[in-house]
Amino acid sequence: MENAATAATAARTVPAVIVAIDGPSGTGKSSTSRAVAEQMGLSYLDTGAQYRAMTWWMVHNGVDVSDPAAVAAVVDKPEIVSGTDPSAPTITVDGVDVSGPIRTPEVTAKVSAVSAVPEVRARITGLQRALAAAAAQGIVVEGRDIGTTVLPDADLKVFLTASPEARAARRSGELKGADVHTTREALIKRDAADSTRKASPLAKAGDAVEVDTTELTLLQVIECVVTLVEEKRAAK
Ligand SMILES: Nc1ncnc2c1ncn2[C@@H]1O[C@H](COP(=O)(O)OP(=O)(O)O)[C@@H](O)[C@H]1O
Ligand SMILES: Nc1ccn([C@@H]2O[C@H](COP(=O)(O)OP(=O)(O)O)[C@@H](O)[C@H]2O)c(=O)n1
Repeated sequence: MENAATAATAARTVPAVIVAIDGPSGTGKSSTSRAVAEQMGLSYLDTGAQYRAMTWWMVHNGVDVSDPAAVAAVVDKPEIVSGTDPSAPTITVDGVDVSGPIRTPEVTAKVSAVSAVPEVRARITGLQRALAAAAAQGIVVEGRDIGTTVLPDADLKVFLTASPEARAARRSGELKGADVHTTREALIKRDAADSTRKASPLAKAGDAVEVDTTELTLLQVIECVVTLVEEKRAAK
């Protein structure tokens, strides 16, 4: 009992810290954010998974994702729930585990169109802010517009970059030998769509720390972000 009470007191004395990590695909956002959250006892939210879950639901229900009005009309229907434990993140739609289906090439090819619809962004941004507000110890939230729009008052903002070649090599490694050239072209196309949309595009916040991960190992990137979070915590 005494240990539990001491731990609870210690936990209460560490100020909650909100960390926003943005950047294009394959820069290391998910791996870095998860590891930093685990090491520092923070919650973790993969916002790309939420946009993918919305897209999966649209595809599953035969919604024409190239028609923004059709997408906007049904945006409130799916119940999207994210589990924020970094050691076992979860994502469900209407109670169904969609962690596998949201990673199919079909969903990946359609997610930029769905995430460009302002009504989709408004709904998902609301979910994200509620999860961040509920995280007692703080949270690492990763995506495309976290530092600019979702959590503009975050304690720390990091913008990860890497060359298209490095990003494509990492992604095709994951997709069990998918052709690097095709993966590179698909990444560049998605970056362009995400960066040029009107509603909350992929962008570096003015006060974000930019980290080019091209020549860094994942461990080096994690270490760098942990140090930045520790500095912010110490200054609180
Ligand atoms: N600095 C790095 N060096 C080498 N591989 C990396 C690095 N960062 C991430 N990876 C690997 O690249 C892949 C994509 O990383 P991920 O974290 O999913 O990126 P993102 O969330 O930005 O799309 C993963 O397989 C991951 O292990
Ligand atoms: N905050 C966010 C996060 C993702 N997204 C959208 O969701 C898509 C998938 O994000 P993701 O993080 O899963 O992508 P990957 O890095 O896994 O390739 C992106 O290409 C964006 O279209 C967004 O619009 N805003």
